[in-house]
Amino acid sequence: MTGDPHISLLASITWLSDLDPPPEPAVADWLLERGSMTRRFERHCQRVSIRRGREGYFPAQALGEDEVALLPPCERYWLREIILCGDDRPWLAGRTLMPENAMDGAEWALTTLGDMPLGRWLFRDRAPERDFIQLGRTAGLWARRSCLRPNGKPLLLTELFLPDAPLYC
Ligand SMILES: C=C(O[C@@H]1C=C(C(=O)O)C=C[C@H]1O)C(=O)O
Repeated sequence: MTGDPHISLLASITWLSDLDPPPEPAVADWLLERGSMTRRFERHCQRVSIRRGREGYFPAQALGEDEVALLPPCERYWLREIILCGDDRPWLAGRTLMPENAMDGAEWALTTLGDMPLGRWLFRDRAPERDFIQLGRTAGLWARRSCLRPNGKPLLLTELFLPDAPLYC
């Protein structure tokens, strides 16, 4: 399990409102990407890989109130935290939450992804619906979160772009 300190930053993101100044266009182009971030990263490196953090079912009380509020109520949620790397450089901290009661079909595959990037599963057919993209900041870094709907099931994805990410180049 990765001990990357950037994963803990996922809990300290300040989410922006429409009153906050927008990012510059080149950064916004990355943050508002509606396709697979894994595939976009692959255009900037030879190999994308995953360093896995926590994975498992957690009760709502163990998660952020604001993120649980973005999903349908449920006793437990599947949590996956990772570092997505480009040529072994940490580029993104990712956190996925899905209500356990939504994982009754193909979504069960989420629990067996292992070292495969989530995007390979999420974007295996057509791009899943994406309800919104909210931008955020922490420690001078950009973040975003979206509620995606693979097969109509709700999944909350939070992505923090780390200092080496091509977004900042
Ligand atoms: C959702 C995608 O998958 C990426 C991979 C993740 C994972 O393996 O947990 C999490 C965040 C994403 O940046 C994507 O490629 O868009």
